Amino acid sequence: MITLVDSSLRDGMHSVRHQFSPEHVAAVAAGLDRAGVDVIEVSHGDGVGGSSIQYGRAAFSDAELIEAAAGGVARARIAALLLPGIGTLRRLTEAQRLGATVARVATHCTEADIAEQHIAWAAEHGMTAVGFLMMSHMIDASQLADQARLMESYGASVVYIVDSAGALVPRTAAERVAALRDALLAETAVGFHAHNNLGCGVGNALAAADAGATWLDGSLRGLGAGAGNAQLEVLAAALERSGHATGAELFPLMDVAEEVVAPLMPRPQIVDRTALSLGYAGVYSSFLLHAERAAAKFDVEPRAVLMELGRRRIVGGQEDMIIDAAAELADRTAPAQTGSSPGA
Ligand SMILES: C[C@H](O)CC(=O)C(=O)O
Ligand SMILES: [Mn+2]
Repeated sequence: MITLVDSSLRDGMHSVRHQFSPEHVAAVAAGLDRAGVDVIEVSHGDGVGGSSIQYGRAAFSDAELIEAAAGGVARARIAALLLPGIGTLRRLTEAQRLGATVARVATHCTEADIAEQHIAWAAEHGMTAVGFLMMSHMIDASQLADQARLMESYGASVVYIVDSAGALVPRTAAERVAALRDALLAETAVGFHAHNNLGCGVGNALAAADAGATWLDGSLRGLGAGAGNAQLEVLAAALERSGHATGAELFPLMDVAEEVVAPLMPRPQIVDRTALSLGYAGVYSSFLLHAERAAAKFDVEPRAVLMELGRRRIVGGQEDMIIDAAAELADRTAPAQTGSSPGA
């Protein structure tokens, strides 16, 4: 049985510049709950405590949003994302008090060790503790398995491969899931979080399920960073057709996608040339809007900025380097200065 996790109200926050209101959250969460989705993730796009100049200011606090989601559901579990260093244990305690029962603790894929305190706290305090290994395309399957084992040793009962850049394809996604499945205890679940930048979001999630992942993320209408996540209602239908039960009801899921989420989307969630460049260059999906802004400011191509970020292997938390890369590209393409003024 697959545990379906909806990220529209967290990853989708990147696409709406963290502007969802408690009313939006309550309406989407109620629709997901009616459709039988197991877990609903809610917070700023960069997790609890993410609202800042660096990551984008949210219109409402994580507390208001989590409370609204918890108030809107009868059976779904509410999840909060936390990136150690951005969010703190105080934020996680608050999320739990307001109704979150699943803690998703996210680190860069080589830095599982910074999640020890947060995963252990969540497990000790009765939450489902989930480890979330971001930018998982950057290391190979056996290195990922080592990092996943660390998260398991801290108390995670689920460990995710997170394709933050949407840079994986079905084969490389499945290889990584299989490596975790082999390395972890049988009672530890493996999860997969897709982005659609190479057009492989749903395909990668299906390949992950076939390789043994039992926690799968998606977003209604795909609403998420970059070209978005695996489109949840499509994923639910495709999983069912490929023999993986989810417990979700397809028509109510389609209805909340079409009637509640679609009208809230600022632009269609498509693989345009900038989003495709994210996947191709292996760049963090949430850099999309930052890179577009920096490119406009320095009058350079967003694609060139993304390729430069990929070359520099910039990761989450280094958002200021996006501006640096755009400024440097502008310098490189500016006409050479002679150093003397005309007529001097
Ligand atoms: C903080 C990131 O947006 C987490 C995530 O969804 C990803 O890495 O992908
Ligand atoms: Mn994501």
